[in-house]
This record gives sequence, structure tokens and C-alpha cells, in this order.
Amino acid sequence: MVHHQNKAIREGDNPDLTAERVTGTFDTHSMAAQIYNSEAHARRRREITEIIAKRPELHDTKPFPFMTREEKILESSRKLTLITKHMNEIIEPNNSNEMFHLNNEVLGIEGHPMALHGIMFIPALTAQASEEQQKKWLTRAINREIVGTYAQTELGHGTNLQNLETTATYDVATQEFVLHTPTITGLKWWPGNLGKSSNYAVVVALMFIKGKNYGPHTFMVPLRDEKTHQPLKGITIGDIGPKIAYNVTDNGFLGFDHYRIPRTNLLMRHTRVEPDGTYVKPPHAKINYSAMVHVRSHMITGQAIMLSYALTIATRYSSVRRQGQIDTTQPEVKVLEYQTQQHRLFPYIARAYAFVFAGAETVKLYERVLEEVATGNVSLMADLHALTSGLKSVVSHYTAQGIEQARMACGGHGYSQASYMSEIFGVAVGGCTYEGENMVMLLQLARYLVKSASLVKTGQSSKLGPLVAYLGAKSDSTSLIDRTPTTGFAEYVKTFQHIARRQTLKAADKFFGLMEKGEKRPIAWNKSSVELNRASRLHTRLYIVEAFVRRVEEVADPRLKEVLTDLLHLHVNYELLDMSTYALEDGFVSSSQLDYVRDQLYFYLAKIRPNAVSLVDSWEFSDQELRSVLGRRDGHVYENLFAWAKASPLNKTDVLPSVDKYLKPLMESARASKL
Ligand SMILES: CC/C=C\C/C=C\C/C=C\C/C=C\C=C\C(=O)SCCNC(=O)CCNC(=O)[C@H](O)C(C)(C)COP(=O)(O)OP(=O)(O)OC[C@H]1O[C@@H](n2cnc3c(N)ncnc32)[C@H](O)[C@@H]1OP(=O)(O)O
Ligand SMILES: Cc1cc2nc3c(=O)[nH]c(=O)nc-3n(C[C@H](O)[C@H](O)[C@H](O)COP(=O)(O)OP(=O)(O)OC[C@H]3O[C@@H](n4cnc5c(N)ncnc54)[C@H](O)[C@@H]3O)c2cc1C
Repeated sequence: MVHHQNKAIREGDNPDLTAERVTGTFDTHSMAAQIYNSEAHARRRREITEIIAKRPELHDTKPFPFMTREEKILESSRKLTLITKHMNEIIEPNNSNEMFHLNNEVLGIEGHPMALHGIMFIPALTAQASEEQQKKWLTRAINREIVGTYAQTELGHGTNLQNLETTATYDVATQEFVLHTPTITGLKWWPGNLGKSSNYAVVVALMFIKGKNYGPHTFMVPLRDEKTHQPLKGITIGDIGPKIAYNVTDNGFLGFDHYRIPRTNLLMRHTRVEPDGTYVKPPHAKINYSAMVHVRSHMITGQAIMLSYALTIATRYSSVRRQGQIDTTQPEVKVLEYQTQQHRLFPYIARAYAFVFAGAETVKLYERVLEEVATGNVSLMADLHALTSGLKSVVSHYTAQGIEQARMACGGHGYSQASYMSEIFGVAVGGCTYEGENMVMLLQLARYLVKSASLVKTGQSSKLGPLVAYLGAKSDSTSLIDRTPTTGFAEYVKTFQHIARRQTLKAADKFFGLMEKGEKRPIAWNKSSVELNRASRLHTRLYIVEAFVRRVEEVADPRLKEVLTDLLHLHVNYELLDMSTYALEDGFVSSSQLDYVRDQLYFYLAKIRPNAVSLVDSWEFSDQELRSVLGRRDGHVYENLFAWAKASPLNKTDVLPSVDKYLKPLMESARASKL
């Protein structure tokens, strides 16, 4: 048997797809180790996939698009119960990476009844509950004796937490907090799994003690009777209805009617209220925003994975779809031969790799900050907040764009739910909104950038943190791209630094200039905000490029290094063209240099072409995880599209009741009236 570098090759596959895999120049298992950050985890992912493949009870009973929302929730609950019961046979206990993979394989991306339990409820208790509180609730939560969510957003307010309407008023006499929803707009609205699944929530409410508003605080709140699951007295609760996607998750509403909880249900790791109502301040004002930072830090990888789902589907399909000729004397070509198709897909393949590498760095920083904060050191919180705010915005934006490009690259079949593209898009695009609307989060990063710009302008560049140190550096007068014998990545990084620095300083000048002219700070901020967000995007895209460069530098295997270097070339050239307005504005890059960048881009599209399928195969998504007829590993698309269509509920009978009831009589009466 021939051992190929691409480990997805199997006998009997569509030969067009096998031909693509044979041309791969690198070992896809080794690339998976880069993507998943260790050989051990990449191997464990494969093992988990194999275990699941052998357990039919963990497979979907029918394609998700053919299920109603209720059926999907039932099916998801069934599988959730099974994986909870057999967890230790499938994954290592408490390994969150393995858990993430298990969930994606078995439950899928549409959510499940305990999604928020793992993503936010447990992280909130871990970071914000005192040791005593953790003994009481965390172990029970980890054991899934109770199910919880994170209830912050309200019908009227999601972004502006200071103006939430839910109040938690301390009653010194009974040592209780009284939770209350004063208006319709104060109803909690959106929290995942709040509607029907959770019996507890970490609730964010404005805390009032002796008439003073202490701002948003987090409380552990029982919502439903642990035995009957009936809502407790004083609680109004339900599902908010179907959404664009993610409909297995019961996003919910919640209202409180003078609902009492003990004082000790305020999460008290960093902040306290004494029995007499004395308030003990936390070491950092935003320390209780940690569950949001947790998701923002992890969602970078989550988004990269969803982008890669779509790219895997589109790239495989483009290798089996033949349409039209390039040379009219030759047979029809695979659509992947078209330069336009490559230009649509390959830069996004590069972005997906860039995002997953940036995501790995972010999680590392998050874990470091989490440890430091636990010991009272909050010095890196602002840096982490700035970085994750920018990354969640930029990455979710390009992920949604990339998925949509991948869908269009599949032509008509991309529009069928058999492709699964609409669900992938729908789930991913939610990331532009949840955990902070993207514009809002870019403005959070902009605050950090403006402060950094102030340091530069006042001659204090030495105080800049490592993520913004480039703002204090001097620029060359023009870019060195194509002006040195060999243009390396360093020239590109310097060019991106120049662009981000110039835009940051320009936006900050505009803001400070408006204030000098007498505008109040918030007005000046609003009038500069488009320019400020441009700076935030450029800064974040620079960070992503640098993370990509750092990773490629670390890779030892020469075959992997070569293909990752090709991807990085594609990435930097594509990015530079995409932001060329900024580069041309001050003549830092000339139009002849951009011609060079364009030529490089086309060169690397062609160079990557033979590795395209192997690059997507390296993500090692099983068919069960992808849930896409177009993206099947074996490439047998057409016969399976036909089988899928035949299985559609509409095809259970030849004549639909609606035809019997309405269309037949309509046609009959039309015919009769002609007589
Ligand atoms: C593991 C997951 C993997 C994959 C996920 C896959 C699927 C997920 C599927 C579904 C989604 C699941 C869950 C979704 C959950 C949610 O959406 S929860 C709700 C999230 N809500 C938000 O994000 C609200 C956004 N708003 C805010 O965060 C805040 O309101 C704010 C915009 C930051 C402003 O806060 P505030 O009003 O308090 O601000 P100011 O008083 O003006 O202070 C600003 C200063 O505070 C600093 N700051 C703010 N936040 C932080 C922080 N977290 N850490 C450190 N510092 C912070 C900010 O920098 C300002 O500082 P300054 O400039 O020095 O003044
Ligand atoms: C799929 C999904 C899951 C969610 N899960 C949860 C959950 O589990 N728990 C939870 O508590 N919440 C959850 N949410 C809610 C989510 O976090 C909020 O919807 C989100 O933070 C945005 O807030 P908003 O809806 O108030 O948007 P708005 O703030 O109303 O945004 C509307 C527009 O106003 C703009 N805008 C608002 N403020 C500013 C500003 N200061 N400057 C400039 N522009 C501004 C925005 O950019 C946007 O264009 C979820 C939402 C979704 C879609």
C-alpha cells in the first residue's frame, strides 16, 4: 500500500478528489498538530472521532435540515445525556479541548441544552465565586447536577451595561438581595439556554445598597425547582423564539418580581457586601466582566473552525465539480482551476490558518491573566481586554465574509441546505453580535490605542506595552517591499506597522483636535469613531499577521514550513492589497510596488493550488462533524445529493395534502371555467 502525505485518501473515493490529495506535499497529520497546537491533541481528536464513528447511538438520526426545532432539541438532549453518561470512555476528564471536539462531532454547531453551562456559567463561577461559593455550586455544576447560564443582556440594553434595568437591592434587615425587573425592557433577553433548559443563572444586575447604585454585579440565582423544573415563584421565563440559526439553543427571556436571594449569592471572590451593607471594592472595576473575556478569548478559535468548515466544503466540492473549459480543446475543468475560484477561496484558507494561530496565542494570554487575577494581579487585564475586543470583531467579520464567499463558490448547490452552509454562516455571524457588538468592541480597543497614541505624542513611548510598542517607532520614508533584493516578511510587517501607526495617530489627532476646538470628550469621540475603528481594525490585522509570522518561524518540519510560508505570502499580499488605500495615501507604497504585490498574490494562488485540498483536509473534520453533502470526504457528491433530496420530508408521499386540498380544486375550477 502506498503511504501518501495526505491521510484522508481512501480506496473508492471520487478519483478527482484523490488526485488532489496525491499532489499534497506535506503530511496532513503533522499539519493538524500545528492547527490544534500539539501532536497529542491532534491525535486525541482523531481517536475521539473514531470512537464516535463506532457508536451509532451518537450519530444524527436524520439530517438536521429535515428536523423541526423541537425534534432537534429532543435529539440533542438525547445525545447530550449519552455523552454525559459515557464521557469518561470518550474523553479525558475535564479536558476542555477534547470536550469542545466531542460536542462539535456529536451535537454540532447549532447549540445544545447545556451550551452556555460550559461556555459561560462554569467560567463565571470559576473566576468570580469565592472558595466557599465554589464548594457549594461549582462542583454541582461540573457534575451537571444543576444547569446554568449567563443572564446579562436585556430587551432594552445589551451593549450599555451601566444602564441595565434589572436591580438587586440589598435589604439589610433580612440580609437578602431583592431582584426586580421594573419594565418590559428590563426583561433579560437573549441568554442561551435560559428559556427552557437552565435551572440556575449567573445574573447581572445593578446593585443598590442604601439607595446607592454600585453598577453591574453578578449573582447566582435559582430559577427553577430542582425536582420539578417548574419556574420558581417570582420568576417569568421562556424561549425568545426562532433565530437566524443556532436554534437548538433556547435563548430565553427572564423577569423578576421582587425575587429574594440570600446576600451570599452575590459572587464574592473579588467583591463583597458585608451583612451591614458595607461594600468592599474589587481590585479592578471590570473584574466581573471575566465570563465575557473568557468567551471572547476562545471564540477566535471557534470562528476559525467554522470558517474552515465552509472552506473544506467549498474546496473539496470545487475539486469534484467540473464546469466549462479553460482550453477549449480540453475536457471540462474542475472549477478549482479557475483563478477567480482560487482567489475566492485560498486567501480565506490563509486567513483561517492565521486566525487559529492568533486564537492559540489569545487563549495562552487569557490563561495567564486568569491565573494572575486569581492572585490579585490585575495588571494585564486592560491588554487582554483590548486584544480580545479587536480580535473578536475582526475575526468574526472576516469569518462571516469568508463563509459567504465559500457558499457562493459552490454555485447553486451552496444554496441548498445539503451544503450546510446557511447554518454555518448563521451560527458564525452571530459572533459579530454576541460578546459585544463588533463596532462597540472595536471602540473599546480604540480607547487603548488612543491612550497609547497620547504616550507617543508626549514623548513617553518607552511606557508603551509590547502589543503597541510599534506605535512609538520611527517609520522608513517608504516601504521596502520590492526595493530590496529579496522582499521578506519583515518588510510587510513594517508596512502594516506603518499603516496601523499612521491611522492610529491620525484618528487620535482628530479626536484630540476636536476637543481642542471645544467639543466635549464624548462628542469628539463619536465624531472620530469611524476613523478610530479603522485604526482598531488595522492594529488587529497587524497582530494577526505577526502571530502568523511567529508561528511559521517556529515550525521545524521543512515541508510544513514551505507550505505555511506559501500561505503566509498569500496572506500578507492579499491583506496589503485589501488595505492599499491606507498604504497609497501618504505614498508609503507606490502603485508599482502594488503591482509587485499583485503579481506575488497570483504567483502564490498558483503555488498553493496543488496543496489546496490537503490544506483543508488537515483540519481533519469528519463527515459527521461537517454535516455537509457537498463537503463529504469521499467526494461522492451527486449520488448523495440525490439520496438527500429523496429523504426530504416532502418526498414521503407523491401527492401532498396541500395539493389535494387547494391546488387540485384550483386547477379543476380553472379547467371547468374554460369549458
Ligand atoms: C468557549 C467559546 C467558544 C466558542 C463559542 C462558540 C459558540 C458560542 C455561541 C453562542 C454565544 C454564546 C454566548 C454569548 C454570550 C453573550 O453575548 S453574553 C453578553 C455579552 N455582552 C457584551 O459583551 C456587552 C458588551 N459591553 C461591554 O462589555 C461593556 O458594556 C463595555 C462596552 C466594555 C463598556 O463597559 P462599561 O460601561 O462598564 O464601561 P466604562 O465604565 O465606560 O469603562 C470602560 C473602561 O473599562 C475597561 N474595560 C471594559 N471591559 C473590560 C474588561 N473586560 N477588562 C478590563 N477592562 C475593561 C475599558 O477598557 C475602559 O477602560 P479605560 O479606557 O481605561 O477607561
Ligand atoms: C446568538 C446570540 C447569543 C447570545 N447569548 C447571550 C447570552 O448567553 N447571554 C447574554 O446575556 N446575552 C447574549 N446575547 C446578547 C448579546 O450579547 C447582545 O445582543 C450584544 O452584546 C449586542 O448588544 P445589543 O443587542 O444591545 O446591541 P445594540 O447595542 O442595541 O446594537 C445596535 C447597534 O447600535 C450600535 N451601538 C450601540 N452602542 C454603541 C456605542 N456605544 N457606540 C457605537 N455604536 C453603538 C451597535 O454597533 C449596533 O450597530 C446573545 C446574542 C446573540 C445574537
